[in-house]
This record gives sequence, structure tokens and C-alpha cells, in this order.
Amino acid sequence: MTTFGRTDVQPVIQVRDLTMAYGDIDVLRGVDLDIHRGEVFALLGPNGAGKTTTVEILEGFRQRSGGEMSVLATDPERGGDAWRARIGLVLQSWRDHRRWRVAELLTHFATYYPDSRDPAELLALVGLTDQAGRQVDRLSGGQRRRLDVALGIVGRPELLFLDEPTTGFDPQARHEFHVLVERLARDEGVTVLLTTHDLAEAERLADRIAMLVGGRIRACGTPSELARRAAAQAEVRWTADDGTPCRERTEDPSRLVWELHRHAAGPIADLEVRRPTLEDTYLHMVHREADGTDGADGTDRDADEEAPAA
Ligand SMILES: Nc1ncnc2c1ncn2[C@@H]1O[C@H](COP(=O)(O)OP(=O)(O)OP(=O)(O)O)[C@@H](O)[C@H]1O
Repeated sequence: MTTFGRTDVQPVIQVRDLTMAYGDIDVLRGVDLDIHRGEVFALLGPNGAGKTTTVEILEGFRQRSGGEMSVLATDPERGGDAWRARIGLVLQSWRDHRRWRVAELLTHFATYYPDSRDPAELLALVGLTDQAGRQVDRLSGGQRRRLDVALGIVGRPELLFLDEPTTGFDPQARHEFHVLVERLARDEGVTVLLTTHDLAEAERLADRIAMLVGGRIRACGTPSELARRAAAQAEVRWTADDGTPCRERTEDPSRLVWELHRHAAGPIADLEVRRPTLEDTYLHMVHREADGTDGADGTDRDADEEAPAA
């Protein structure tokens, strides 16, 4: 890749060939990402895919094994306090601050930043006004998570990392959180990198989704691009004369069905033609990785799952 480096509109996050190994276990095997200002970008992947590892490297908390990257025009391994103040993190709940009251905690954290949000406005923004005087350890799980979000944005970050932010949210809280993230991106130009296992959440919230499976980005695009790509190949299923279940992916299902009929002695058992959804494609990738049926060099990937990172 020769285009790495500064351009007129340098992405907020640019990653090339990122690798990470823990001991002799390769977790990231060459990740490329370009995330632009004001974009809500979802990094989707199953447990253990390497999402948190990727985010921790981007946040400067973990040293990568290889590759190049820039986050807000800085290599995270060399980011100082001024760089860190431009980034908001929503990680784990603030267990160390259990005895603090909600408004006190926000007011305290606001003093760390040069242009922090007003704590009362922030409480209203995340729907915690009624809990302002409550101790942190008396909040429900969903309220705790909203407080995490409030703490993540108190310093008006340009870039916000949300690591599985809606875990424990009820549907209403999840909806309100989605509206909040959209507002931050649309009205304030905040760039958001969100990790999730939840495809529905990624589809609802993200401008673009990258699917991280087996240490590589297996697909990347807008939700509608990915859905279109997933549906481009139909899946034909049937049962062969000897009882073997068969399935084949094809862009021309009518031709395949015609061929099957031409060679069959009689009716074709259990014949079914379906267009995969984005969820089918994602689950197919995840299961294939779990089965170990994915080639180590990635050459057996289906064409419809191949996508550039940009
Ligand atoms: N400090 C560490 N030392 C050794 N292995 C680690 C370490 N941190 C993570 N791993 C391993 O690296 C892999 C990726 O972990 P990571 O937490 O990045 O995945 P994830 O996609 O965020 O998973 P989840 O969705 O479960 O949070 C896992 O197999 C994990 O066990």
C-alpha cells in the first residue's frame, strides 16, 4: 500500500496491515481501516475476534506487533496528554467510584478538560437527570452504562470509542442511546468507533460496518452495500438421490435448478432457493472460522465477502 500518510482529507483513523500476536497466537492478521470525520463506524465480530484488542491499540493502551496507523494524525504509541484529551472512551463501568454521586463524578471529570460539557446538560443528554444525586453503586446496569457514556463525552471528544456500549440496556435505553450517538456524529461531527456483536445494532447505528472474523476484516461497507452484496448470490439447497444434503451458492440459480432437473431421474427432493440476508452471511463467516474451514491465507473466501477497507 503506497497511499499511507497524509492527504487533504486524512481519515481520523487510518490503519494498514495491523497485526497483533499474544505469545505465538496471532489475533490480528493484517487489518486495514479508514474511518472518516463524523462517521459512525461499527467493528462487528464474534467473541474473541480481536475487537477490543484493535480498539486498545487505537487508543494507545496496547502495543501492536506490526503495521502502520494514525489516529487523529498521531501514532497512538506516541500520543501524549493533548492527543488523549481529544479522545473519549467508554470502556468498563466506573467501579472505583462507587460511593460518588452521579453529578459529583461528572463535575469532577469535567475539570480534567479545557472545554468540558456542562454536567447538568450532560445528565439531561444521557437521561440521568433524575439520578443526579444518586450514588453510582445504586444505579441499574443500564443507568451505569449511560453514566459511562456521559463520562466518555464530558471532554467533548473529537473521536469516541464505544466498546459494546449497550450491553445491559433495555430496548428504550438502547433506542435513546442510538439517538444520542447519531446526534453526536451529525450535529457535532464526532467520529465514533463502536464495537459490538450485535448485527442489528450495527445496521441501525453505523454508517459503515466492518466484520472482523479470524483476525481479518472479511467485509466492509454501508449496511445496504453489505446487504446487497450478501444477497447477490442465491443459495440453492436440495437432497441428492443418495440422501446427501447439498447446497451451492450461485448468481444464476435458475440455471443451476435447470441443470439439476436435466440430470435428475425424477423430482428433486427438498429443492429450495433463497437469497441470504446480511445476518446469514455474517453467521456463515463466523461458523466457517469456528469450523476451521477458512484458509489461513484467506484465499477461499467467497467473492461476495471480499471488500476493500476504504
Ligand atoms: N492480554 C492478553 N493476553 C493473551 N491473550 C489475550 C489477551 N487479551 C486478549 N487475548 C486473546 O485475544 C483474542 C482476542 O481478544 P479480544 O478481547 O480482542 O476479542 P473481542 O473481539 O473483543 O472479544 P469479545 O467480543 O469477547 O469482547 C482472544 O482469543 C483473547 O483470549
